[in-house]
Amino acid sequence: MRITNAYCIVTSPGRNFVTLKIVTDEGVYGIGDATLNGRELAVASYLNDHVIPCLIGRDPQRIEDIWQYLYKGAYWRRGPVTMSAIAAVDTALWDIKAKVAGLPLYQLLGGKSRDGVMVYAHANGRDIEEALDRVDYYREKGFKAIRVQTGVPGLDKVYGVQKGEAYEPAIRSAAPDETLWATEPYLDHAPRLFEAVRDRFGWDLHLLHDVHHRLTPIEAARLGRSLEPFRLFWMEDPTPAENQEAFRLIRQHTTTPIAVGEVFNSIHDCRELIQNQLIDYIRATVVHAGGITHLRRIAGLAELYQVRTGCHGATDLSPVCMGAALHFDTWVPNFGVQEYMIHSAETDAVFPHAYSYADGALHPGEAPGHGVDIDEELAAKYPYTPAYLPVARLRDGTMWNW
Ligand SMILES: O=C(O)[C@@H](O)[C@@H](O)[C@H](O)[C@H](O)CO
Ligand SMILES: [Mg+2]
Repeated sequence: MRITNAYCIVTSPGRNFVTLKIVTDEGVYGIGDATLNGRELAVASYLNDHVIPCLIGRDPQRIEDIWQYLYKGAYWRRGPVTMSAIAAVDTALWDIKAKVAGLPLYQLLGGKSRDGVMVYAHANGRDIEEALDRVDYYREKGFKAIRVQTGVPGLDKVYGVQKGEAYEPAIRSAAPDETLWATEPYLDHAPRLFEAVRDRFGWDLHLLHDVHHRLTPIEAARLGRSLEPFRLFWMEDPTPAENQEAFRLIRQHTTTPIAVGEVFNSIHDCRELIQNQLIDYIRATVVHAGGITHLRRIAGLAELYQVRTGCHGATDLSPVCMGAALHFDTWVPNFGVQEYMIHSAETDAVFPHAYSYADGALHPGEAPGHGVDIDEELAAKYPYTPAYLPVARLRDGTMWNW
């Protein structure tokens, strides 16, 4: 079996996505997600200019060898652009292998470890009342786990809050939107939010919260402690994680479980966090962490330390990534939860998929491969449009973490 053709499809059905398609001499093809929010064309160029020419003629069944070839062969290791490109190739190759076998991908990974993949929804509101309404909305839809975010008094726009059905932080424009951040009102407000959620909905729901890297370690420690009475499932990205040791400080002060990893792209980004048991959930996912092949390695390390998975699943991770992630989630022994930010109808139409939602869980479906396809004709109707995540500054103008 040989790879005869490979190409990137860049499309924008509501938001930008990059998809790699690998075609073989036997007519079987596979697809992989290569979307890196706000830096989409960098990955497309990395694939088109540097990876695809090296793939033509190779045996697509040699997934591990191709992974090692792209990782070691670039000489320049790791990094989001490289690892997203490798992930796209890896995902497409697993798709091909499973299609050749005539099996859903989870069967090749080791079969089902569970009947469904518990997912969490993202409920948000400009204030506590609005957020409570959204929690109720997702509860009615059967979600067992809900992440709750609100506006912060005195701040105009903050991460995670937007009017309307789906949350979509990337804004179509030539440069990022500028927003304002202040830590003190947030630290006061967050416990009030969770007190209100528990008062209204009781203790049956798993509640999550995304700090989105906006606190220093000691501030995160204070937040974790103030949220303890409301028994969160997790506090996400409490502080930037380039310095893994920083999490020790948070850990020393609070029993609120900690989740991190949506911006990680390799096992080395979380090795100390896992080995020192500084976190409870690792949130790396297929597209940004080197594909199924590398994510399996991260999960294997995490399993040794009782750290569970919680794959990132925002709207910028395409349905192709979601499909692959659901096969991984169905198999992985140390599964925790899967994020599920619902894609727009336009996105779903471009990416027909076998996965489905029922009663708080997603199911990958039984289609051979990862079960997600791309309608190229429809995709061509949505040309790429530059879009960026916002940036944040403190009140005095200092650049902060969004
Ligand atoms: O947990 C999450 O879903 C977030 O942190 C994302 O919305 C994140 O901001 C985006 O995926 C960035 O591309
Ligand atoms: Mg997050």
